[in-house]
Amino acid sequence: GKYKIVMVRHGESEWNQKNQFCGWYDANLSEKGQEEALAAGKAVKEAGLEFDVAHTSVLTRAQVTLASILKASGHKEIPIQKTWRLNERHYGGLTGLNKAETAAKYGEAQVQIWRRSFDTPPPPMEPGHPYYENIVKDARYADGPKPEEFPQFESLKLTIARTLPYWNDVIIPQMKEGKRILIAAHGNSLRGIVKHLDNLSEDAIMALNLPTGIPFVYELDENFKPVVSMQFLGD
Ligand SMILES: CC(=O)Oc1ccccc1S(=O)(=O)Nc1cc2c(c(O)c1O)C(=O)c1ccccc1C2=O
Repeated sequence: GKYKIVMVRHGESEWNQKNQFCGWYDANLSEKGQEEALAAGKAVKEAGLEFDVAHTSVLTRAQVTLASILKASGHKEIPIQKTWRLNERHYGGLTGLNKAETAAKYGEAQVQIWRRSFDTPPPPMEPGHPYYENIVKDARYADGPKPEEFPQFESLKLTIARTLPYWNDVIIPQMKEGKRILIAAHGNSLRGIVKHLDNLSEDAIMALNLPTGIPFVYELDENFKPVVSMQFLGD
């Protein structure tokens, strides 16, 4: 196709490992996540992929995954654009809870409702939540979102709604300029891009769990419609 873009979900984080909702908490990659990032870099190198610019979230786990890929694939200094719009979904008051704590606090029935729904949000993260100050006061959000728009929770629908403007207003124009782009982001922000590109239903995108640390390629025609969808490297 006319355009080619590469995307990758960051490697496993220390909180993924403990089945804790991570969201906007800035967890690091686990050992396994670091190995996944290295493997992703090797796959990019073997595929001979080169990039002019990279995009990632303001969260360390995605930024470290990106840096590891760029290093392992022999990229010198290319511009890296960081944006909250590529952040993981904000899990609100569930942030930091694991499976047992979530079920204990809200009951299995509520968990099943949340798992299956596209626009039912989790409870908000309120002042007093263990991670409220840590997240809301973080200087990395100086460039947005504005304080009055800072999310306290997100449904998948809300996550997609704040990711797509970045795709349309920043990524598309750079592809039109001929830039070769790599995006290192999160399961739910990448779901927003994939849902948009492949015109997937709400149920289809909720059923899609992108693997961690395996880059995938889209080739798009002149109207940015996929001619190759989600081609994983190494397949
Ligand atoms: C694999 C795993 O242990 O997932 C966890 C992790 C933490 C809590 C609950 C679980 S679970 O086993 O109930 N599964 C599980 C649970 C959930 C979700 C999900 O995708 C999922 O797989 C959500 O997307 C989700 C989204 C918004 C609010 C709650 C949930 C939720 O409660």
